[in-house]
Amino acid sequence: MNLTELNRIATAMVAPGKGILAADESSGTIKKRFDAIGVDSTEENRRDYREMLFRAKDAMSQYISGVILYDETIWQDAKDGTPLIKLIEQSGAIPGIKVDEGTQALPMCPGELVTIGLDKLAERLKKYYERGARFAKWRAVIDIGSGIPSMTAISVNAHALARYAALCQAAQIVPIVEPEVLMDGDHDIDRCYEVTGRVLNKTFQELRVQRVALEGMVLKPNMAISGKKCAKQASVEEVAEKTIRLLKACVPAAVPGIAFLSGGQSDEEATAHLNAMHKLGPLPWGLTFSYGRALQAAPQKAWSGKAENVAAGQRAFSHRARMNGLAAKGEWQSSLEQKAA
Ligand SMILES: O=P(O)(O)OC[C@H]1O[C@](O)(COP(=O)(O)O)[C@@H](O)[C@@H]1O
Repeated sequence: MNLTELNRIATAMVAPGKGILAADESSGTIKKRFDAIGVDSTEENRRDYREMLFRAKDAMSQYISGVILYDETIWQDAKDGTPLIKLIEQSGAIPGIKVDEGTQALPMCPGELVTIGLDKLAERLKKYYERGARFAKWRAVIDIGSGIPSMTAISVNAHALARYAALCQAAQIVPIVEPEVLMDGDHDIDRCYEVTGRVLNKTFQELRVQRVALEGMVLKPNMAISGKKCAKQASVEEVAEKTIRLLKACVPAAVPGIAFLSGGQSDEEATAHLNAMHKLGPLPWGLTFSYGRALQAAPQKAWSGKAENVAAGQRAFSHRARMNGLAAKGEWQSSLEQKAA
């Protein structure tokens, strides 16, 4: 393992003013997104949609440091035969790959999930590296509810995250470690804070036990935030203050960067929260976005599966990428949010 090179890539993934485009929706998730805009989830439509994003030059070259791909996409070619991964490289962004294989019910723990995909992972990583992937992603899902999460669910998911991270580093690939505490439910921000703290502490304990080099990874956490159905929604300032307090308590400064998931926040909320956190600096790590929905909801709507809407879709994507790029430096203002298309 060349740790200097892993650290160089991890640092580039969280470069100031840039963040990660999470375009790695699994087949089930992208179908849901396409259903919402009335588009059939065919291989060709998925290709056309993602090609539209990767060819958005302004966004890709100025605000996007890396792109997380799904297995199908990393092997796909653009309409003109150029591999999609080449479009990403040509824009100056780093290609990455989702390597988990989704979740399964966790035995003896009703309602809880464990992420799978460790079998044959070493072989798969080798192929992805040869294809050009320089980082990977694995997402653990922790739900908050009555009596959950159990310590069992937190432990097995942390163990799997660390197993994955160690395999990545051995394959010269930077692992994005994503323990997502879901924002579904009516819990308040303090319960999210407490559960996320337990999850992060256990995750870093496992990473240490399994000898993962913290200098060669990126953390992708949720923010400390109110549950979607909580009657009392925390303000932007409270989310920023509690998230930074929590991360400072749980994430060692050796970690080069933290890139948040959006988790179902509205586009503008996700941007405003990141921006407010940067007002609380200086911070010991790079802090940016790795958004799926909060970067793509607007372009998906603008595109709606029609070739004549590609330019509008790219404008919508560029706008969100720019807003989040500014937020990643604490330079965003709500007045910059005019309609892109
Ligand atoms: O399709 P999956 O595996 O359920 O993943 C869902 C998405 O969750 C993410 O980890 C975060 O996305 P959001 O920002 O939309 O929450 C993405 O990288 C991924 O595409």
